Amino acid sequence: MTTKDVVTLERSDNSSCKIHVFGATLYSWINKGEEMIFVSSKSHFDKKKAIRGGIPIVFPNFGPWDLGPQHGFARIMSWNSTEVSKDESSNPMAVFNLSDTEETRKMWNFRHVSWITFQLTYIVTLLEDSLKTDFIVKNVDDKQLGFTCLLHNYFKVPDVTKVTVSGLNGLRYKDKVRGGEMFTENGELVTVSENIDRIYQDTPSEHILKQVAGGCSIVITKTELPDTVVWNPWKENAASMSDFGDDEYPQMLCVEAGFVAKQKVLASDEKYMGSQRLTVKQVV
Ligand SMILES: O=P(O)(O)OC[C@H]1O[C@H](O)[C@H](O)[C@@H](O)[C@@H]1O
Repeated sequence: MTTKDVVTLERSDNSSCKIHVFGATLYSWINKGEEMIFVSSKSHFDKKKAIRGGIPIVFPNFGPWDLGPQHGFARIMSWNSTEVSKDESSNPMAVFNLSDTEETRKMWNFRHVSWITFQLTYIVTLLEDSLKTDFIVKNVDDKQLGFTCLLHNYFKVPDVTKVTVSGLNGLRYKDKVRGGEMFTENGELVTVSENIDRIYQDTPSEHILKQVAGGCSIVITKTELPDTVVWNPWKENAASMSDFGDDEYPQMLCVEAGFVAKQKVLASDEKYMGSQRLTVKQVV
């Protein structure tokens, strides 16, 4: 990894985040000295395979895809980055851009007659106790564009069995561990003690995760990202992944914010922005 590949945002309160231009993948967020984000010690940083951890960006397809690799191409393309700047409240921010290239055109064409022209912008802002990520898609084509997208958050946790996730009770979810069947959540808080891979639909704008890094809580606040995926591979699946340590699964939980249960469709010239904010609450 060279310094040119990494954009770093810093605050004076011992907080920082690092974003790799490969996939515009944020792979570290230290909040007041505490790393909040999980990255596997086995992750490749070779600009070939997606980074295993952090916040990979899933676009233009969540899951297996006929036209290209699982979870699309945004996480395996090198994005352009601009100089680190400040938002209106002087918080450090970084902007990344990705447009269609020869490579994306090979994978993503429109009814196999012409490629799709798009512009992606990703804005990362480091605030006090908080990290904001805005994902923007602009359809610069003359035909409509349909896609799914997701911010694939990997949270670092001391013990995944102690973590609770709020805001899912009563919601419908697709359970990928049980053949993709639909179920209704009946727990006030979701906890994890085995392989979990669920797509919760029409979730509220806020989830609270308790017992994450440093014993803190994280509040996920999201807009235009109506679905929430909860994933932990557990022992057997972890062992089958070459870029994930066999014993690392208790130290992570993915709670992902996305537009995945159905496609987002943009008319020509239309813009979409899906945003999330992660806020750390110290437990006193
Ligand atoms: O191994 P990856 O392609 O990075 O996917 C990792 C995981 O992403 C999501 O959470 C999906 O719901 C899972 O089914 C998938 O296993």
